[in-house]
Amino acid sequence: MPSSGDAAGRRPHVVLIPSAGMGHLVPFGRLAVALSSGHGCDVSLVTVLPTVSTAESKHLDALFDAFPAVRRLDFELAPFDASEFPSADPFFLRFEAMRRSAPLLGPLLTGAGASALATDIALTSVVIPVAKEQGLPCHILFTASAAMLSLCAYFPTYLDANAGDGGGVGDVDIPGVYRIPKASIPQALHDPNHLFTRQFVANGRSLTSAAGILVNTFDALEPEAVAALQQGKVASGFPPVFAVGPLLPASNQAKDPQANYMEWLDAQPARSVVYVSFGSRKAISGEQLRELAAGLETSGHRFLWVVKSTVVDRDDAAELGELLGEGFLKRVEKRGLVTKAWVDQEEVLKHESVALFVSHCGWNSVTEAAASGVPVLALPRFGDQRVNSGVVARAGLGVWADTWSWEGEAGVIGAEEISEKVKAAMADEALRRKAASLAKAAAKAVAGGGSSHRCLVEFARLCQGGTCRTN
Ligand SMILES: O=c1ccn([C@@H]2O[C@H](COP(=O)(O)OP(=O)(O)O[C@H]3O[C@H](CO)[C@@H](O)[C@H](O)[C@H]3O)[C@@H](O)[C@H]2O)c(=O)[nH]1
Repeated sequence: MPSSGDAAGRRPHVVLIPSAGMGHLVPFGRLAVALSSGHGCDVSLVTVLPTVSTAESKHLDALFDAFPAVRRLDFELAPFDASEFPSADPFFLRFEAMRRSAPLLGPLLTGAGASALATDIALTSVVIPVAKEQGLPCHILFTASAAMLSLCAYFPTYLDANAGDGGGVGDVDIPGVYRIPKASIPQALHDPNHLFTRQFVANGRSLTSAAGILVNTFDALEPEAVAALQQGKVASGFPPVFAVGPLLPASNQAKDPQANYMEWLDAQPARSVVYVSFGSRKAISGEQLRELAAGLETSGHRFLWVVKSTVVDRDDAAELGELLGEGFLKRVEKRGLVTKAWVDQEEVLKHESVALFVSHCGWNSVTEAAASGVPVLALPRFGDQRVNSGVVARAGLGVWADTWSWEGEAGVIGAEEISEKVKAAMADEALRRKAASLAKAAAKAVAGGGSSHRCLVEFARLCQGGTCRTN
């Protein structure tokens, strides 16, 4: 039941504060749409200016156009001298700019009349102190898997318990969840002094300061992790956890008018195409790119391959043909389309010609594959992606060739292995049926009365100042 306002009849005003990067912005936009339609909340989505990439600004413009109920709340960052950090990446610089601009956030929230906040785990150290000052409850939308959330919640305890044994990080057996093998733990976490590790541990500790945690997953995809988190088995003093996924595509992707991939898909037979994409960021090396090209070619299957050869707006100049190896594009032109366009991945995954998704297992891609019932061949590259690949394999959504050679995040998987795995997955009827059954479970979870829908109702109730009945 949607909340109908507080004692004075006022609707809660939830302000969402995403961090940078499409992998983070997309689920925040989807949460904004879900909460503002049918849950009795007013919702503002903070647009941090300047955006990190044109993909982000196009995405936001399309979202606010399509969903006028979602209010745009511009947050202009205070200028700062980025040359202090000559080798930092744009995401680090964005975080630093947010940190320095934090004093401006309070007045923005007061002016907007916020009654609750939800932010990204990466911004908790910036946003939670401001929320405290303002007397506002601060929630987290965790944009990765529940398995990763449980790792994040448990990791500080794990490190404390294993400190001093000198053996480094091994398998991590998360209470109530399952054992995450050493090789799946993000590479940086194996180094206790790595900046990422220090942030990850600080983020893990900050989780208990949140009023509630939303996670973009659903019971049937991650039954163990969702239950363990909701029952407080992973870490003590944990706030309520709302599994609200899969946060649905909002048909709000900015379309690239030049791109012809949908016409191309329309011309392919049903369930014949391998869709290959590694998210919104540069995720694979030139060498891996060429192995993948050769593997796709020898698999003999049709394919649509979205190549992101850019990080944010910087084009790395090399032409596709040059990147992929001599003559490749000519040889495969009758059965393969390679594009550098920003595709509408939802639309692609829903297309009847698509039979398999070769994915890096960024968490949004996993949830989109689950919602569309498209089996995944996992080719994780960095960060949380091996943990997510484990979820994919465990849930039966796809296969993860975890026996593939693993030389760390820079390791390269050879063409022959890729070709064999693609052929096997394309021929696997049982895999296809299992993926289709997960899509049904996803649809049930988000429909009225489903587990994810109920979590969203409970979250809206909490924002209303009510008590939470979920956990
Ligand atoms: O041409 C494109 C490329 C991407 N997308 C969309 O962009 C999002 C990409 O997100 P994701 O699949 O999660 O990949 P990344 O961009 O790599 O995501 C980052 O953020 C995720 C969520 O925290 C993490 O799981 C990943 O490891 C991290 O790299 C998805 O919604 C895609 O549908 C498009 O629509 N068109």
